[in-house]
Amino acid sequence: MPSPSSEVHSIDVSLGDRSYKIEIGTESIDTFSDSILASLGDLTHALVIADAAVENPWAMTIASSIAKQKTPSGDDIRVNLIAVPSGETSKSIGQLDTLWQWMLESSADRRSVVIAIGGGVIGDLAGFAAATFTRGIRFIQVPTTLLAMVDSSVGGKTGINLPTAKNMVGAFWQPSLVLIDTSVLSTLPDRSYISGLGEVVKYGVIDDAPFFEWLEANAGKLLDRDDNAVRYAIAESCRSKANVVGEDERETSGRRAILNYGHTFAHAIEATAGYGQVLHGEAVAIGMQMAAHLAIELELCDAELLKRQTALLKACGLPTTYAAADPDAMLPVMKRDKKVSHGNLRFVLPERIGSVTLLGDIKEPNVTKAILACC
Ligand SMILES: NC(=O)c1ccc[n+]([C@@H]2O[C@H](COP(=O)([O-])OP(=O)(O)OC[C@H]3O[C@@H](n4cnc5c(N)ncnc54)[C@H](O)[C@@H]3O)[C@@H](O)[C@H]2O)c1
Ligand SMILES: O=C(O)C(=O)C[C@@H](O)[C@H](O)[C@H](O)COP(=O)(O)O
Ligand SMILES: [Zn+2]
Repeated sequence: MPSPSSEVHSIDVSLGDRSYKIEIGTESIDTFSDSILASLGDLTHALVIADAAVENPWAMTIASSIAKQKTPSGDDIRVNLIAVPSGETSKSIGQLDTLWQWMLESSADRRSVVIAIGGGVIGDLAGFAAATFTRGIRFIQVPTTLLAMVDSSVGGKTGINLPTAKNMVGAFWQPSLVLIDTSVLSTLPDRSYISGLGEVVKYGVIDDAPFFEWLEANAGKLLDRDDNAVRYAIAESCRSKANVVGEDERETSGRRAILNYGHTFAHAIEATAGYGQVLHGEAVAIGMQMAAHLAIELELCDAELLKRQTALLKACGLPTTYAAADPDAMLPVMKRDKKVSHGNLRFVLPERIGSVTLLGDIKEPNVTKAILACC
């Protein structure tokens, strides 16, 4: 079984001319401006879009060190910074409009570069602002939550929510670079940190049985935020996601859909509870439980998988049930899932630890039964 080490990890996301690197280190934030300049040799204008909770110190540290750098021709680099209110409700058309107006007022042009500093909310929102401003400018992801480090900063899904449909409007727009410093997690509240572990467990179930076993053995270290274990979990998750995205960038072949394990249920939970009430990673944990119940009902997998998944989620401090689950409220939302094909609900379901499959033609009573099994 692999063991974690304190090395700095660098992972390639191979997408032809849209390829980029994920750099994972610790106490590396002071070197971020050097990495940005090295990666984008022609940086002249940085548009820093930060979650209000990380404006000071993380975003200001990065913004001021970029401002001290020079362009190749010796000119100052312009830096503008905006703080976005924290929370899922900021993935909205209102916040997007605020960003577009601010970019205009900052005299942004096609050479400007967005630097998204925050969790998945900021990455998705700022990434979509970058994808759309003047029909697309470059952007860099600086994830500051565990969830964003292991998942949302990689792969180029950007977008906003509609009131009853998560991530319904957006674009595939790859970042030019992902810079991860695990020391910024020191200020992240426990509930958000644990939510990120939901997506980490997901990688073990969908793609990587040895990683699942490593998680079973090391959940305690992850809960204690042991830095070597955290960096190893981030690197394994990013490797897994980079491979899947490299094979199916725009979710056309079905391969990328495996990253959606638990999400058909999860997105319905988030939307029906009211955005931000159940955190994304919590909803994913519950959604994976519902998906495992559905798979057992359809005789795709055995009960042992559910037992191991339940034990690992609990060991990570995640919920495995949702008392307020209401199939009548959730089903209409699930019918707007992006995997729906001509009205046919499709689910990513587990076959065994390390392997899932995308299955259609599933009957509503089976879905209802799986939801009620987790109440
Ligand atoms: N694009 C993708 O591929 C993808 C993948 C997974 C999830 N997502 C999206 O990501 C979002 C969830 O992301 P999230 O869990 O990062 O939530 P988030 O962005 O809301 O951040 C969680 C909370 O932590 C605070 N915060 C962030 N960094 C901090 C830090 N270092 N110190 C102190 N506080 C900090 C934020 O203010 C917020 O209150 C959802 O909208 C989900 O749909 C997208
Ligand atoms: O990157 C992907 O592909 C994923 O599905 C990762 C998910 O964890 C993430 O929550 C994603 O935003 C969901 O995508 P959606 O297409 O169902 O909105
Ligand atoms: Zn997710």
